[in-house]
Amino acid sequence: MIRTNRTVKIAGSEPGVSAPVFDQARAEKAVRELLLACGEDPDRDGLQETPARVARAFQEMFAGLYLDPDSVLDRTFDEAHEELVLLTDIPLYSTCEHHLVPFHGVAHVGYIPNAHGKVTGLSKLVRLVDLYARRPQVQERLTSQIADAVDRKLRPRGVIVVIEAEHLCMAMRGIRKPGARTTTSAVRGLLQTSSSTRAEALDLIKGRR
Ligand SMILES: Nc1nc2c(ncn2[C@@H]2O[C@H](COP(=O)(O)OP(=O)(O)OP(=O)(O)O)[C@@H](O)[C@H]2O)c(=O)[nH]1
Ligand SMILES: [Zn+2]
Repeated sequence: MIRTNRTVKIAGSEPGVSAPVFDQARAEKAVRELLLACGEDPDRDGLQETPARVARAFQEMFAGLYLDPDSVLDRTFDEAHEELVLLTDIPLYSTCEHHLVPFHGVAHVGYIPNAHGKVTGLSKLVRLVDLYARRPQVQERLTSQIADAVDRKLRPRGVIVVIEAEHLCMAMRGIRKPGARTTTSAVRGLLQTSSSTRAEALDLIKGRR
């Protein structure tokens, strides 16, 4: 049986909801073991600090595992705006959960506030993208997790998330096709049910340059 890390309760979460804790010593040991498995000498000059560096890098790249996504959109304010709010070209770096190499690109996030005009700070949408990106991911899940969090917290009339990314697991290894881009989308509410509203949002995303 694989022993997992201990967990801690996320501040403000429901009883029983917990998040994993990063184990630096265990990660360092694993990186050292990987270097040995690759036939490298982890004790040679250039590699001595590598297990500690790689462990810290993974802690940063997976920082979203230790945060509560719902707390990101906790602060909302009322603004009488019932039309689309769209953020485009949010830079995105994530980690493919199959190969643990990066996929990177841009995210576009839009929502139509509800009749109460419940809106959030623009940077909070960027923080949400960042939080979910900093986990072992597949692009489809990343896209829908962002859409679902906006839907859950803002109760908007509609949500659209589009991600365009290049997967290094298809560029630097495997099929080796640098430049191939994957586009995923997730739509909720009015942006799912109304093709004209969705088309308007997609036009704004496509025509942004
Ligand atoms: N749908 C989806 N697939 C992904 C994503 N990231 C990586 N993959 C794919 O995951 C698949 C894993 O396939 P496997 O056959 O188990 O692994 P593999 O032998 O390393 O596959 P190759 O990459 O084809 O060499 C590959 O086809 C990857 O292109 C993602 O975000 N979404
Ligand atoms: Zn991959």
